[in-house]
Amino acid sequence: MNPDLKKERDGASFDPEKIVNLLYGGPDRVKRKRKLESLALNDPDFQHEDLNFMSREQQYETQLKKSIMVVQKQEKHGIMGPEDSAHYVYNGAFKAMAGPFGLHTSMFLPTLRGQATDEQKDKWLKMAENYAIIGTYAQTEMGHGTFLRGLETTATYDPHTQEFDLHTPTPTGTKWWPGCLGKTSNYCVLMAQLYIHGKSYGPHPFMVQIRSLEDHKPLPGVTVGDIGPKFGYAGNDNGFLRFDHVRIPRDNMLMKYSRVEPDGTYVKPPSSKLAYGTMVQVRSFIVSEAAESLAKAVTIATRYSCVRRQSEMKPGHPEPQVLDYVTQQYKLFPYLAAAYAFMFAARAMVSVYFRSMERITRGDITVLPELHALSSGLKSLSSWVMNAGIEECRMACGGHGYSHASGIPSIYAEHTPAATYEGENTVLMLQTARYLMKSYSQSVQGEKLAGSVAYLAGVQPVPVAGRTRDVLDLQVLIEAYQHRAARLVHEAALQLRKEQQAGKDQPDAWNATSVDLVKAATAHSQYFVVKNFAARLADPAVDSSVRAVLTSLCQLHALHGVVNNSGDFLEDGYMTGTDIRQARRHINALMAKLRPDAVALVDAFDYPDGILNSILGRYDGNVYEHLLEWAKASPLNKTDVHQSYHKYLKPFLQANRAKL
Ligand SMILES: CCC/C=C/C(=O)SCCNC(=O)CCNC(=O)[C@H](O)C(C)(C)COP(=O)([O-])OP(=O)([O-])OC[C@H]1O[C@@H](n2cnc3c(N)ncnc32)[C@H](O)[C@@H]1OP(=O)([O-])[O-]
Ligand SMILES: Cc1cc2nc3c(=O)[nH]c(=O)nc-3n(C[C@H](O)[C@H](O)[C@H](O)COP(=O)(O)OP(=O)(O)OC[C@H]3O[C@@H](n4cnc5c(N)ncnc54)[C@H](O)[C@@H]3O)c2cc1C
Repeated sequence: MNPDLKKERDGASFDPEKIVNLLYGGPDRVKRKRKLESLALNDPDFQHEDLNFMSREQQYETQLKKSIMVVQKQEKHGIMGPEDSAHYVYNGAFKAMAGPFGLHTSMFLPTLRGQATDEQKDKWLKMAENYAIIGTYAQTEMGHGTFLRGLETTATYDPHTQEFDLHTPTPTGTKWWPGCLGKTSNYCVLMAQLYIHGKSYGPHPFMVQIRSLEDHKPLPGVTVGDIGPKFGYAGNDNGFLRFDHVRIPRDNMLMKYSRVEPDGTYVKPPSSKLAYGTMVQVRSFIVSEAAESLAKAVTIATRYSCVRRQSEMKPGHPEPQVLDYVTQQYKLFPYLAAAYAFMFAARAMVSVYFRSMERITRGDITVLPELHALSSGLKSLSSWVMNAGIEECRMACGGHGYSHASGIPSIYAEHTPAATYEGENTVLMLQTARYLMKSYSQSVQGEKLAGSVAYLAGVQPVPVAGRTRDVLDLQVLIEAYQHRAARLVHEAALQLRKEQQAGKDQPDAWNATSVDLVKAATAHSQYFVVKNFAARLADPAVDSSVRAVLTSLCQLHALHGVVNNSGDFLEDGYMTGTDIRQARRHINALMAKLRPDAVALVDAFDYPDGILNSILGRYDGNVYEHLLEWAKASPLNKTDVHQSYHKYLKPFLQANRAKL
């Protein structure tokens, strides 16, 4: 063990195991998590060359082979529920890298479970759950991802044959991006515009076979392939798909909510947005993905910052650990705090999701707008912060952060699209804003608001000038975030009205106000995260040493947000310049307080080395010797003299020498 890391661990004010238990739901679940992770990490079948050293084809093949073994081994070991699978498959076997069955489990199966009738489930679900067929979720097209209602692929009902005719009428209507589509899937859930007797009924889900179950060749009328190399996701065959008048039976429309009768009569769903249900589910879960990815990057950068020594702080003294530079703490600690904040927010989001789904399943769809607004806002906020945070962690590791040996580039490349997939972040924040505007106007009309928007009932009065407040007090901070969110919602609503009064129609007024609307929705989501973090600490079951250190983190998270967005808190005089100055001083004091606990706080995320996959973030801190070992394994180092020397460099050098 590197002595610096040992010293850090010995000096911590709390036992990280207590936080591990808090984060993962108690000792029994932690034991299970570790057992499943190590089962996957120590399985010789899952050992292979570093993916960074492989071509894209090799990565796809490796991940496909692993996906198949994972399915077989899950069955063998009796690993079933989503939590167990997350530990064994997602973190353990795949180290959170995308594999070619990813969309089958994350979207294809959930769509069958959520959108199919019982008869349809009997027909396909068992086959899909047993991997007799592999599917994906084919919605996005080359021309439209965001604007679902603009999808061009058509499903035209023919009452004579009781079939749908699937067709891609234009180049831009080509399905583009669906994961696992290019080479792996033989089925997909297709989102297509439903047409009956010439009338459009909007996007609906259809179950479509695209490849032969005999030889995997595309079925007649189907053109399908891989979209080519991407920023990351090398092991995933994101694909394209076109239909040339392909016919499927009427029963292949997923008809749990809307139906087409044999004669072409359309039966409306209770809400047309129920067809978007899988996206809401995945968005709710992305908050957790964002928190975990950020936590991994912060773990790597924090451990490395304790091992790394650089410069001379005091003349003649040993080089300090770079984490002793306060600027380094200012890069990392706010993201350490954010990772915790989003871990707790993710737990809250998942429980809101399951509670809401319970009611939706019982036929109560009144919870849908709140669920959609909350999941859209939290998905966007968490993935934005994750993106900024991972990049900050990379830079905080200096040059070595840029190497794949750090593990950070892969984390970034693999998770940065969370800001885009499942709904582009700005677009989703505007959906949250839409709900906020609606709720605000209901409140103005005297209706009582409930749930996450209850606070919009009125903007709190600005405190009298000169009032001093303790900005370290979490209740004071929660009230400040609440005030800011309510005010920004209120002002966006006024601005929207003003634009309309100035002669703009609603869509133009909305577009003109959209920067303010995104700001309001972001503030609303940040308020939720801060309030939820503080509420988690109020739980009397939390150990006092844990509460102490997490309270400092919660204060840091909230204060950092105040200082970073100081204009929002100052603009209407709610906070004063003195408050902000104090907030800055408190941040420095909190960082000094957290410094001795930094390593223990990242250890408490409980990522074993096999999952972090990082030389810089190794638990034992033995970075330098392993860096060299890792580099030696690079394919370019297989020979001392690369064959290209003989082909190109040698004649070039010889010719140049001959000229002299
Ligand atoms: C592992 C990674 C794999 C990745 C996979 C993918 O990316 S898969 C591909 C992922 N692709 C994407 O994520 C695509 C992103 N795009 C979309 O989801 C939609 O096109 C949209 C939401 C942007 C607009 O939809 P629109 O034009 O149909 O709607 P509108 O704006 O006209 O609003 C009308 C009303 O509907 C409401 N409402 C809307 N959605 C929902 C919902 N889910 N639930 C409940 N309600 C919802 C809305 O609030 C509004 O209510 P109001 O105010 O009237 O009471
Ligand atoms: C890695 C990855 C995996 C994916 N997997 C799948 C999959 O499995 N299945 C699938 O169907 N799709 C998948 N997608 C597609 C993904 O869902 C879409 O790319 C995403 O929904 C964004 O849509 P878009 O590409 O059309 O972006 P665009 O909407 O074209 O976004 C471009 C810009 O326009 C802005 N913009 C667009 N509309 C508005 C508006 N109304 N108001 C303000 N600004 C706006 C956006 O904010 C953005 O800045 C995947 C994408 C990626 C990157």
